[in-house]
Amino acid sequence: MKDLFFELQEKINSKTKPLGALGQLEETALQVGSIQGSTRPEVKLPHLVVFAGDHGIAETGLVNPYPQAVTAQMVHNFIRGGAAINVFCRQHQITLKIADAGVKADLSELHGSPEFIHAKIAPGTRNYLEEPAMSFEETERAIAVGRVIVNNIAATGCNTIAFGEMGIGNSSAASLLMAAFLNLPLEKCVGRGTGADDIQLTRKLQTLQAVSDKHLSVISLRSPLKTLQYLGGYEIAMMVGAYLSAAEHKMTIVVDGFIASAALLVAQSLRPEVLDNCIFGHCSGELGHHHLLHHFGARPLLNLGMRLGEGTGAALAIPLVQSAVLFLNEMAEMDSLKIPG
Ligand SMILES: Cc1cc2ncn([C@H]3O[C@H](COP(=O)(O)O)[C@@H](O)[C@H]3O)c2cc1C
Ligand SMILES: O=C(O)c1cccnc1
Repeated sequence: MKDLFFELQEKINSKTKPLGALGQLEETALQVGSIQGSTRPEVKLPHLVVFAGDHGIAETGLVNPYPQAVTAQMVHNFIRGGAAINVFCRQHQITLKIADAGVKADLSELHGSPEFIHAKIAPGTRNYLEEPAMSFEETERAIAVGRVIVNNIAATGCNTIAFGEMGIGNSSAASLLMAAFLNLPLEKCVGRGTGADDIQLTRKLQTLQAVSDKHLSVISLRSPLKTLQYLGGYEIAMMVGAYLSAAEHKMTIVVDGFIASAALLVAQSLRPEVLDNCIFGHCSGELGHHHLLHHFGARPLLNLGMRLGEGTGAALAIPLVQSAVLFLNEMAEMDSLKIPG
């Protein structure tokens, strides 16, 4: 029996085009075929889940240019359909779900909305300048809930998924996780987030250095779950569970920007094979993302200087994944051409 990878490569090479001429779309077709174990892969019912959660540190204003209240305001905006991620999901017919993983506001008026998933672990994390962001039990529960959310989506027949996030202050959690998991100095991991100016960036870096120093004993334990518990957030932990479940369901996972990639670092350290299912949607403009992509050995599909989060970079890349699958299934083969001579 021929090896699937070889069969896929042969099928790609037999198409009516010069060898390799569809560039990265060819690698994408090869990867999606391998994930689905098929030479006729399909993109079925693509979904995007935005996980929202608040961060205790954001109440101090030391690391975030925008106030914490924006997280809840944006969740309302997602449900009204007015955010960037709504626009792109509508454009590309991606089903959008918004999960309240830990927003510090009463969102009960949204509970009836079909897009809304009530999954609140707690109203915001603790300030990790003072204590661990989450309890260990909360961390494990958030991961478990993330798994259930994706299990339910898999049951609809979806085989292609992306994860976004909303949480004022979460670029800080992502930077801390990156520094801890990759054993890097914070200067290489801390960027401007929503647009910190030079003074705000210096203060953000100093603040996060203090957090990192405080929790050094846990960080040096090199326990992925403990590190996540101390430095992460509810939306990040839920995304970790979502990645793990999506890979188990043999879904194609389209990875978003800096924060989504930091969550993937945690998932990777728990289950390295998750990476086989990941297609990297874009390179974010956030400092550190380039380095993270390099760590994953990833070549992102897009590089538009976007630095928004919400899953927007992944949403824009999903049509490219669809194009990869369609050329594989629909293009004619070379031997169908009547070449004279
Ligand atoms: C209006 C608005 C909409 C957003 N959508 C995503 N983010 C993004 O910015 C936040 C991370 O940046 P930081 O760590 O600097 O707070 C996250 O919520 C992220 O999704 C937004 C931020 C704002 C202000
Ligand atoms: O790349 C991201 O995910 C990102 C960058 C800046 C702010 N929020 C998200």
